[in-house]
Amino acid sequence: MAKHAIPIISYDDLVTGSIKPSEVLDTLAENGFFYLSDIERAIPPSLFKSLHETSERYFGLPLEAKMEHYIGDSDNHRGYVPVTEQGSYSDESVRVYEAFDIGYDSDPLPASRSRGFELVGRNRYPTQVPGMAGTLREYYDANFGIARLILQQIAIAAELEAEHFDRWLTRPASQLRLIHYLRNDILVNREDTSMGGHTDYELLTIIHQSSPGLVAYDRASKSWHNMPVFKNTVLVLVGDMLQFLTGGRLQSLLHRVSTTGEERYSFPFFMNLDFETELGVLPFFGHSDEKIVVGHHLLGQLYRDFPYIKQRVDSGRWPVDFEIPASNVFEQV
Ligand SMILES: O=C(O)CCC(=O)C(=O)O
Ligand SMILES: [Fe+2]
Repeated sequence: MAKHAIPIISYDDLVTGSIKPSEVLDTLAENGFFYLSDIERAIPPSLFKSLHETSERYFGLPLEAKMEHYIGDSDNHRGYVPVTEQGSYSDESVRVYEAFDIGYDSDPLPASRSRGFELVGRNRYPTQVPGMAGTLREYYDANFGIARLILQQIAIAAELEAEHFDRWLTRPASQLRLIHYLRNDILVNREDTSMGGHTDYELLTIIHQSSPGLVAYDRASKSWHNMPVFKNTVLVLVGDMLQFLTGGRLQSLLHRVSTTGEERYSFPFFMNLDFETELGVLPFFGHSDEKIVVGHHLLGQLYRDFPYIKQRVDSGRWPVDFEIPASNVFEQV
């Protein structure tokens, strides 16, 4: 692939094996992301359409109706995230987005195995929007399938069995967010962005944006690049846990959302493993004794992003037995 061309991989080529797993790995190593095109077989246009319609109808509800499913009332981090649930990003002093979060739908952990903060359990769906549960389930499952296929490619490229990661996919901390950026003029002439610069905390992220806004940092040229939107195409971004697993061969993509003032929707799906999974660097990428627990990294970052989580941890309601870092070590420029 020519350097500086937009990296694009066809979903059909992934499914048929026409692209080698090592090419998928190399593309991610070189760019930190790729566009996955020809996605119709996994996400039909009708599903994108229902996702948009559902989101418009849901976010159009009165605030009180949305707050019936406030995420801060949930035991497992599912539900509505109001504009006021503002994290601590220095380049995001004014926040203009709201969100709705679902995760992997499963039975809660048995009390004997739960400390309370593992983010496992059932999704919660508002009933005010007909068909919302069905649409979000379908969209979640489609993204999960795509992400699993990409993980299989990475496993094969690392000389492991294709299903290597499946053992840690029993009730993974994989989240789908519907994000609604409100039309605004308050960010105009400010230094703030619509969403502050960050890396994603999981293995990889699959994003469908309704309109441009996502901006990614290119470490090679030390510059920011707008990420265009293409039809029937999603974006695949490297997250922190892939950087860790590959000993830094892949680097998690630093990105932010620029300020347009226009209304915008974005639907990131964050692929992760089971909360308590302890990872080491895969032998293919060299030797290291370092370990990381995927859920500890995730919760350590969500602590910074969600005041309700900070409150639960600080008050001891969530008795975390690991260190909450002051910043994300993967978020290096
Ligand atoms: O709005 C977007 O397109 C990106 C959102 C994002 O980066 C995130 O939620 O982690
Ligand atoms: Fe992100």
